[in-house]
Amino acid sequence: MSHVLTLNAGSSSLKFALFTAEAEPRALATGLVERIGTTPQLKLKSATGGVLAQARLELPGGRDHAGALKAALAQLRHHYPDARIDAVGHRVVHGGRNFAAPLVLDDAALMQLETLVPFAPLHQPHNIAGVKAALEAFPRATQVACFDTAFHRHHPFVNDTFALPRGYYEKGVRRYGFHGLSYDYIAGRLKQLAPTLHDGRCIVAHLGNGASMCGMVAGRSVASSMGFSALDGLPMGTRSGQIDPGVLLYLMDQEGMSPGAIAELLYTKSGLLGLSGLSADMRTLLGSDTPGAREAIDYFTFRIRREMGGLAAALEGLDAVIFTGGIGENAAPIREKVCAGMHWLGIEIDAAANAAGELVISTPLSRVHVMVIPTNEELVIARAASALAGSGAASGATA
Ligand SMILES: Nc1ncnc2c1ncn2[C@@H]1O[C@H](COP(=O)(O)OP(=O)(O)O)[C@@H](O)[C@H]1O
Ligand SMILES: CC(=O)OP(=O)(O)O
Ligand SMILES: [Mg+2]
Repeated sequence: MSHVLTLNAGSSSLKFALFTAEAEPRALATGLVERIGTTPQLKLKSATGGVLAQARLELPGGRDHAGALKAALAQLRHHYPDARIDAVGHRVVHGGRNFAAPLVLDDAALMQLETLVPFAPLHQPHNIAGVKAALEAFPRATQVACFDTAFHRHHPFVNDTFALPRGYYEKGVRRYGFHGLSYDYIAGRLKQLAPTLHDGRCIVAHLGNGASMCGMVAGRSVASSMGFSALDGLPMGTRSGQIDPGVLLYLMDQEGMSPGAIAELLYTKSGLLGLSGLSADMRTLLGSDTPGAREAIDYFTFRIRREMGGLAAALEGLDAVIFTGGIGENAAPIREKVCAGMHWLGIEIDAAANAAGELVISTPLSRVHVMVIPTNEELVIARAASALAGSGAASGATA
């Protein structure tokens, strides 16, 4: 039987999953290699959640992304010896101006992705490394790139531009928006669960390690809290979110910081970690009673409310709010704090339904429906890879 492998290569992690290759792919297994570069650790789970493998990777060469992929494939081969990988689907963070749909990767397309490295220097090189490692492991499989930016490529001009001289827009300095695979999944799921809401005006809050919000009309993105880079908008685990550009000028001028040092500050030392001085992990912050943890949570939830007001204005109204991502799906106190300040917008949540993480957490009288929908970026990638590989597209290779 034909299978699809999905890869989501982050800066220090590799998420992977094995699916059946069909119109609606079925997940067989999902896995994660964490702490690549330092002390890599692999975990593989079956679709029903059973742990199939968990190991520290000690192999020589196992410490980079290629080594991580080799270790992941060895585990898949062991547990699914008959899997035939005909397609590999990759999450690629940046598709630039032109890629608004999934793309079959050949040498020329890969070169185009390389030209986008300057737009996402901390994400794109790892995505490309994942593609190269997969090309080596599966030279005959169809390799498909699925872009985080693609879902947002149809924004109106006012949500696509900055107020800079026009030449910068032409050079690609635009508000791209990210987390599009997650938003695409949520839009599809909403269509199944609540078609009337899907056809209306919705705000989706993707709250994970990276966090952003998207305003949609009839399942299409109209505005995103993320802009040119994955730094803008909400504060995140270690990223600052929206910041006055004057602060960056000050840091360069007065503190002599280099672009590299500023990038490190904004991407890895800020956000929940920087504000709390404790942790980037929401579970740790919710379990702590330090003032830093409380203020970090206050800032996080305040910025979500501000963004919600802004997106509601961009949508000219609001029918539904959907929470997703690790925090959005699991952290009831965060959802409660966000919604508590939004009565004026017609949001009223049911405390018991919220605590239980039910699908609908708003009261029957709430004008705006509030829902919790688990995201599935991997499934969106698997669908695209499966469709583009087609029935007999590739001769296949055993896992
Ligand atoms: N039960 C929970 N309660 C509160 N926060 C949670 C819970 N489970 C996961 N999280 C938070 O979700 C975040 C990770 O989200 P996730 O979407 O998995 O991240 P990534 O962007 O790496 O995919 C972390 O801040 C983590 O603490
Ligand atoms: C684009 C982005 O922020 O991705 P992630 O949430 O995986 O870091
Ligand atoms: Mg994520």
